[in-house]
Amino acid sequence: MLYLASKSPRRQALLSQLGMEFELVEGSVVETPYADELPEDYVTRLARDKSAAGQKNVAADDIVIGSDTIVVVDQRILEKPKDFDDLQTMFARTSGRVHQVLTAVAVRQGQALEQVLVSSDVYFRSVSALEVQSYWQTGEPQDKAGGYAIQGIGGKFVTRIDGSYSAIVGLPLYETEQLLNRFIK
Ligand SMILES: Cc1cn([C@H]2C[C@H](O)[C@@H](COP(=O)(O)OP(=O)(O)OP(=O)(O)O)O2)c(=O)[nH]c1=O
Repeated sequence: MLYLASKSPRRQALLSQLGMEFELVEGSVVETPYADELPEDYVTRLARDKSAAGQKNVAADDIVIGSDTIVVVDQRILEKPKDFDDLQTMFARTSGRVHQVLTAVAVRQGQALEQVLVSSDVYFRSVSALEVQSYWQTGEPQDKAGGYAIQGIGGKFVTRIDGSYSAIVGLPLYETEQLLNRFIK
């Protein structure tokens, strides 16, 4: 059986797009970077940890997917905004500039582990303080890395992407199918 260790409705919808049957499993982890941990190391560690946490709740031969998404700008990791001030600080960094969205996927079955990291460049137009305020009030930024959703209202800030749209939303479809093909024969 295939399991997705995620509470994200976006990841569930994306995995459904691959046409595979799966179930959800609890796989929560503490999301805090170590001191001096590189963003790419952090995001892949969290994906690995989520799949490992999920593995504890399934049978030994089940396949478990874990995934994590972060936004990186100026070497800083932007996760979900804690409050409105935090969102303002994030947009001060991303408005009118390019940032990276990193999504890691880890797949485990027993002792086997395969993982992939996808990096995409996302370009933002300038976003005014007033727009950040009304965007916060929509409720959309609260549970999104970097405080925006490209697939939602936040899409209007995006002038261009270089990379994987599905990875930005939370699960890279092409890379995830490739990973799963190594397990599902
Ligand atoms: C940049 C961006 C992020 N996001 C989402 C993807 C992720 O769900 C979320 C980042 O949080 P994550 O910590 O990666 O995941 P999560 O807490 O939502 O879910 P899980 O249970 O799997 O840990 O931000 C968008 O939906 N759209 C976007 O444009």
